[in-house]
Amino acid sequence: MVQEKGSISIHTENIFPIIKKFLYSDHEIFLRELVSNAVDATQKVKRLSSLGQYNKELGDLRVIVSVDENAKTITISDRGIGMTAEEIKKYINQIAFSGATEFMEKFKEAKDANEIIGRFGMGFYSAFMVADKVEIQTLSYQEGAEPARWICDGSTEFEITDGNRTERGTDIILYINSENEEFLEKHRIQEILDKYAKFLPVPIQFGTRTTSMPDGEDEQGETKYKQVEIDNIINNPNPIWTKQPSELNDEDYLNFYHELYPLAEDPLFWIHLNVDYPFNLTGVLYFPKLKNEFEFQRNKIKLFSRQVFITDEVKDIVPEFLMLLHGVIDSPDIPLNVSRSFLQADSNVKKINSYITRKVADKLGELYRKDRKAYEEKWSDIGLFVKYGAISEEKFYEKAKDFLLLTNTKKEFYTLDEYNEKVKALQTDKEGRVVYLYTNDAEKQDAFIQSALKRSYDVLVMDSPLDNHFIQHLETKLEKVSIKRVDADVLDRLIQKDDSLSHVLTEDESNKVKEIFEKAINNSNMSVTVEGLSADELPVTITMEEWMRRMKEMARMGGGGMQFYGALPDTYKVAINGNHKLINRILNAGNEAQQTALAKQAFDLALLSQGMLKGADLTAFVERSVNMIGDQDKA
Ligand SMILES: Nc1ncnc2c1ncn2[C@@H]1O[C@H](COP(=O)(O)OP(=O)(O)OP(=O)(O)O)[C@@H](O)[C@H]1O
Repeated sequence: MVQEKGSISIHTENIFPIIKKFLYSDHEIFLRELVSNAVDATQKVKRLSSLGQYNKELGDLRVIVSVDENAKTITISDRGIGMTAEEIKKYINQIAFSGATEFMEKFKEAKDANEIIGRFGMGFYSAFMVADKVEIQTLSYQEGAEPARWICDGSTEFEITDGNRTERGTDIILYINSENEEFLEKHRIQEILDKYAKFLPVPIQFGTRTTSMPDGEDEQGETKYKQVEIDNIINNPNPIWTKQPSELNDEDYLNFYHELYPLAEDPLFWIHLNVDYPFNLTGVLYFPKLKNEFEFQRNKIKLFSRQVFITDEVKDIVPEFLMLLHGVIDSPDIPLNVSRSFLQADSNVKKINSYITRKVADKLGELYRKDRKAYEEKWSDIGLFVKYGAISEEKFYEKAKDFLLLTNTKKEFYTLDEYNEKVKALQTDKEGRVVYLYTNDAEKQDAFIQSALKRSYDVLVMDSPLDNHFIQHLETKLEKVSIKRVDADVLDRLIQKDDSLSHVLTEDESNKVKEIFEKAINNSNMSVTVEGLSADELPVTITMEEWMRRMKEMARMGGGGMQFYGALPDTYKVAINGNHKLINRILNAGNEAQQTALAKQAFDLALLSQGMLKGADLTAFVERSVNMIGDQDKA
């Protein structure tokens, strides 16, 4: 008997075609919404029971999702609080659509279903994205409640009649329409449940699955197995982030990590987040082994809201540099269905942001203080992360500067303060600036490194893709410090202690040397100078000026506004050591041809030591060297 017919109270003709048409991209979230509602209803009855307001047996509280391929229905059943006919009218007919007018205005701007559905409190109605007809069979937990049935065919007309449910709870039955039959396939439903329901707090069952169980022993005494059908429970209702850190051990954290990322290597360490004031946030963030592939590791943090998976795009919720971390965060206080700019301005999101940053910095600081040796061993993995954080987040740098490590060619580790202390006596220039020398390629720059070490200077290793930016950042932060690549100039200029570097040549001789080399090199991008370097420095040194090189490197990495520098040709400085005895020999060589040949040879040697001598030039050099040795034999 039809008890009541009515019209869903919205002012608009028909909202469902709009839901179907505009929200097609995210159809699958109907299941997230309906299963979440079922879980909410279940949690509510549990709460009422624990408060003594419901005294009957709770029974088996699992939520059951089932598919009937013949009837073309999907049913979501729960044993939650259920609804009376009155409540259906209130919650389904009116409340859920209270935002409908606004919805009609806004749907045009919305980019995806997520944005609309949550914002307008229409989780239930997302069912109409995939179903032509939706039926509710429900029995309220309340004493003396009658079962009720609601049915709606996707128009604004609905019907409420007596229902047939005999147990407390609700069935939502979706009559799937022809365009959405993919959702009648079991693997598709399994996939959606795996995505959104994996950690819901109430067991979710979807059919059964086969598994093998031990079944006695065979004649050889080996364990036998048999195939059995067991309930297919989708979720782990008590994931570790819902527990207290004191209840958990390392293995629990590692197991959970592998549950999330089955193929990943063990993480380095993790942080358990747990706050309830001024916002509610729980979660576990893991530090993965990063190496240099950090670009590929993003989007590994999963965002949940009360254990319902929402998204793995947390870009606007966690600080950029923390995107390298893995794990989960769960917060009901993050507004989920708003635009990016709104999200970034949201005060909870800002607080969450700085909370996570602080926790991460504290954890790193603690690891550093507790066991510096172990921290140093992990530096190759965490260093990248710490540097990235230091560059991108001022607050993080403020904390990180105490545990940010620099490493040198001898593989020693220093904090910023320690390093300054270590080098300042020898490496302060005449302006009073402490010059830090670094290499980004110890093999290639070995000749320069060795000359620096010979003078008891220290050389840092800065060879990660991020180091260019990190160096710039350090220079702005550290007072009276310059950071220069060890091959950016001759040492006496990199750390210039006197005004003039004098050499033994007369002005005429010096000009002559310059002329010989210019002719031998014959390349307008190489500018030759004669310098007074110490006699044991190399006779010829080729360098690219620090600043220009950095600009070019940044242009290569795609730095904004740097393209101009990228387009310039590579220009080098060729420093001839006026105090080296080879230069004297060149000056005194018999004729011009010999002078040029010797100069060319010295220049090629310099190119060679920097890995710049290649192809035909290299072949010619080898040939010339062989001939020269032969000539010496003759002599
Ligand atoms: N399975 C259910 N059992 C009991 N009540 C339900 C069930 N599903 C929906 N309801 C009731 O209908 C209301 C409307 O549901 P709907 O999903 O549209 O919105 P919501 O859950 O309140 O908000 P949102 O989905 O946007 O978070 C719910 O608040 C709840 O009172």
